[in-house]
Amino acid sequence: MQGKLIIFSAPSGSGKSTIINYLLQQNLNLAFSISATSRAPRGNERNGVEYYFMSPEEFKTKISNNEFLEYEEVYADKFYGTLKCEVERLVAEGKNVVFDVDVVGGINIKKFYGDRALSIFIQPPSVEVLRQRLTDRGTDAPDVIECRLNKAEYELSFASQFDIVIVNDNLEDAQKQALQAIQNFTAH
Ligand SMILES: Nc1nc2c(ncn2[C@@H]2O[C@H](COP(=O)(O)OP(=O)(O)O)[C@@H](O)[C@H]2O)c(=O)[nH]1
Ligand SMILES: Nc1ncnc2c1ncn2[C@@H]1O[C@H](COP(=O)(O)OP(=O)(O)O)[C@@H](O)[C@H]1O
Repeated sequence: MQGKLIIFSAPSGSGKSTIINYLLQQNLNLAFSISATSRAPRGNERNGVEYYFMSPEEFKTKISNNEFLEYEEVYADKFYGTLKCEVERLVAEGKNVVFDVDVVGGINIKKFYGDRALSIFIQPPSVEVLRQRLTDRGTDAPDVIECRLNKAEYELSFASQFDIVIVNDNLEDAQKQALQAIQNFTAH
């Protein structure tokens, strides 16, 4: 069936993007909901691929115009949000839509769509492993990594509010679990 919503949330560095990229390559009729953000692009990120990048002012204008399904100030002055038109576009294409959102956004989208949505929490084996992965990823300055780790404990406390928790210790196992869960959910 199409028009289902699959939500992934987790502390930064838990492996959401890696798992989502794997799932997008499987034959699941999935499409990624590209969020809007006021953070700067990093590395090879391109506008309209990983995110719609915009200034904080532009973001706030869209908030006033009620263009967001949900949005959060995930880090100080760094806004992230799901545009209603983005979800509508993908559903109209007959896709199942995948979200990579923070824990509060994930819980809100699940509430909004109810049984049409599956919420998945990706849990790191430990905060120390998270620190190592963020350091090895090499995309963020040390102070940015500290800021993300400071938030991780708080985010981990939301895990039980998700439909499924997948511990991302061995990547292949985590990918298989996510694949299986989505196959089951979209089969009926
Ligand atoms: N609420 C909400 N959170 C989002 C959205 N898009 C991304 N995020 C979250 O913002 C956080 C930071 O994302 P990002 O800067 O790409 O860093 P990453 O977590 O290291 O990949 C992550 O928890 C994302 O899941 C969105 O549209 N809404
Ligand atoms: N199971 C795993 N074991 C080791 N490294 C992993 C695992 N899953 C992801 N990684 C690595 O950890 C880093 C963070 O993963 P990423 O998918 O960018 O996380 P997120 O999108 O949740 O911030 C990346 O460099 C990724 O290659």
